[in-house]
Amino acid sequence: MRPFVELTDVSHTYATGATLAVDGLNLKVNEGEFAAVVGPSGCGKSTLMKLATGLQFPQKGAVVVDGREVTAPVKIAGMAFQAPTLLPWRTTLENLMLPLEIVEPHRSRLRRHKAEYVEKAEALLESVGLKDAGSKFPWQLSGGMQQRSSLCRALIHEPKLLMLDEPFGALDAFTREELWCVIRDLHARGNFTVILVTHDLREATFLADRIFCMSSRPGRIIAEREVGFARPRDLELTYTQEFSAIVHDLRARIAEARTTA
Ligand SMILES: Nc1ncnc2c1ncn2[C@@H]1O[C@H](COP(=O)(O)OP(=O)(O)OP(=O)(O)O)[C@@H](O)[C@H]1O
Repeated sequence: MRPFVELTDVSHTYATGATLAVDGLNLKVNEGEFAAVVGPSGCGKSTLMKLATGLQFPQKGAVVVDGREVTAPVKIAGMAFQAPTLLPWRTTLENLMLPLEIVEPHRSRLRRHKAEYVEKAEALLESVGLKDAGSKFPWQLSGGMQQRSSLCRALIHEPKLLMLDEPFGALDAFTREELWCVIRDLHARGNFTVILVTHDLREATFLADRIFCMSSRPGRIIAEREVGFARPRDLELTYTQEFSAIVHDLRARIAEARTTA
């Protein structure tokens, strides 16, 4: 498997406050893999996401995505965040269409092939259990439904890389587990690499093939662990001893990272 996202000895300082956010950061995620990044609060997880998508550039080291050094915002990436950030004046379907209005080649094709794209958006909504939500406005949907829509919007332009920054953090535990299964199924059906930033160690263990633990700020990877559970994974897995053992191990590593700040 070839590396799809590779950060080599990366350091990044924000100009505001001269904050050294990450230092000596090395990370390699293979094509098609589901990777998770966990670590203490403020350790630079979101900074890692910004560096991997070309929203920030490191002062030192290299960031390579899909074989190319990142020197501009990465167009092959889709993103979803803790807040669903849907535009309230657009219907769900219109929100999904937004990336298509921006990202080429869809942008040039959209007007002439609108029906084809609408069909694709509706199929995507149906695949996440939102068959009739297309005509509704975001404020007519529950938090979980909004986050499902946000995932669909991140995937509508068929990105090769999906970046998820705490996408389920604001949801109740039950809805969150439902959404784990939604993203698990989207990843199984799709053809993309995922990097998920999360505070939830169970979430990381359930979803990921590989988990990276970061140190306290300035963040760097202090542990990397493969999660070998067979796929498709069922939520029952989360009640097994093997699963708990991984969660405990991750918790211990993060506790250690917090105390050795
Ligand atoms: N735009 C910015 N300008 C200045 N400093 C920033 C900026 N963004 C982040 N930082 C600082 O960089 C450090 C790392 O922040 P980052 O958001 O990457 O951490 P995080 O691990 O995602 O945090 P959390 O777990 O709390 O979400 C923090 O000290 C933060 O205050």
